Amino acid sequence: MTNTQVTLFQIDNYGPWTVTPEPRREADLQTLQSRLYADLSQFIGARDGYVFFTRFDNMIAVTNGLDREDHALIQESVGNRYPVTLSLGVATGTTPVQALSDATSLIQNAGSAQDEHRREILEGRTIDDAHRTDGDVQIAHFDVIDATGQYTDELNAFDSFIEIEQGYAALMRHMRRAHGSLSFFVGGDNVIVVCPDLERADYLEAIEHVESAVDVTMQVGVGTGASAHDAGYAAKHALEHCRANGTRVEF
Ligand SMILES: Nc1nc2c(ncn2[C@@H]2O[C@H](COP(=O)(O)OP(=O)(O)OP(=O)(O)O)[C@@H](O)[C@H]2O)c(=O)[nH]1
Repeated sequence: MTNTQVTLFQIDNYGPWTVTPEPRREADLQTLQSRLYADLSQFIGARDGYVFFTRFDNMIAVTNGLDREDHALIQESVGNRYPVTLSLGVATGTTPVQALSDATSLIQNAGSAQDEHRREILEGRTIDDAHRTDGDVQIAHFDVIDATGQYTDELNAFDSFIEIEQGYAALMRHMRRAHGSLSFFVGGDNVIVVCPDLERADYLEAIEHVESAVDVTMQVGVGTGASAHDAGYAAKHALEHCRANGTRVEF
């Protein structure tokens, strides 16, 4: 059974900061957000985790393999280098949604996202090394079949983007409702989904659902491992098998 460790990163009191003492230049906010995401991705990725930008003011990570000290170090380093601070909640669960819900509650219980007195919360538990297994994380890497021929080389860049986003929206809702999974758009035509133990039939059904809902055709490679990197890397290889074999789902 999977045992996904999920960390929620929430920028403390960010809304008020963006307009104090006056609204800040949008390009500066975009630069701050993308640099913060890049920093988290480098730190977490070097420890075999994945972080997703999500809404930027709230970023979600799969952190199997990172302990409490790792979390404290990211938090301290961001606090030293950015004009904003981060609160962190970390929890584990057999479904990613359950783990994220628990991680979120830890932060919510400590105060509002816009409470100036709630700063640098670090709450929750991580999985001991002794309890980690190769089945802890399941990752499904979806992509749109022939996005280049169907969209990129045919439509203007914005209309292509709308098609891809429609596929993402249909997939994320289905995977959330039917399977307690968390889906993240990661660029191009790619969506990475953090899943519990799912089977081939579940993935086929998801692909069929997206196709009938929004007429976007996807394929998926699935991997499991002790960390997000291990699972995600296996998923990428499986996706290459889909491309080579013309199949929709490969493990
Ligand atoms: N984040 C991420 N993006 C990728 C990855 N592979 C491809 N992409 C993005 O997806 C875009 C489309 O590439 P492909 O998916 O290979 O192209 P395609 O035309 O859909 O071809 P097939 O997937 O073989 O059907 C690229 O321009 C990249 O932006 C990946 O592993 N991770």
